[in-house]
Amino acid sequence: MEKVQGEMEIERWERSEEISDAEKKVIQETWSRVYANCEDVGVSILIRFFVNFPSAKQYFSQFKHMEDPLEMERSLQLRKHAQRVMGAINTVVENLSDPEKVSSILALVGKAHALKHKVEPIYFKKLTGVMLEVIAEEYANDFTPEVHSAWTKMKTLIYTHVT
Ligand code: HEM
Repeated sequence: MEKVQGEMEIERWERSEEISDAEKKVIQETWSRVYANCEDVGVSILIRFFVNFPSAKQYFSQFKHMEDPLEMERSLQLRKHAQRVMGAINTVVENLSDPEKVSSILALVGKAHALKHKVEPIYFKKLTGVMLEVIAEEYANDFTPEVHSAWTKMKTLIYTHVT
């Protein structure tokens, strides 16, 4: 059957966002370096996220009133969430060759955040944007344009599946 214009646009978009096998390898290689330092990187990502988007703190009872990044850094609730975010992304990276598993992990995260924590979906886009920014800065030597492009697809994959 003939495809209508809209369907072709969606297909083209999905193809352009597809992560190739070579890109998956690139993501897994950079991630193994990031994850070796997961506590510090996770906390840096979350602190920058809450400093740049203070309204995102509203969901966290123990630090919603904190302004000082040094105080945030000591918050156990923030550190625990950093660990959980990094752990979930690690499971996604480990399973990149299994799209169904990736979808189900991220759908579970999305469901819990929407139903239990009542998080607005836009914050996932902002958080994954900050994640890419922080790891591209901290691992600047590894971030060639190819690595950057693979990670941009990874970022899109995370927030589109979660939301
Ligand atoms: C890729 C992004 C994220 C991942 C992988 C992630 C992962 C997790 C995980 C695994 C948990 C623990 C299980 C649960 O209670 O559901 C959790 C809890 C939570 N998340 Fe996230 N999260 C992400 C983004 C966000 C964002 C953007 C917000 C809000 C701005 C948020 C707010 C919360 C809250 C309020 C909790 C409960 C915290 C607590 O009980 O101390 N998460 N997250």
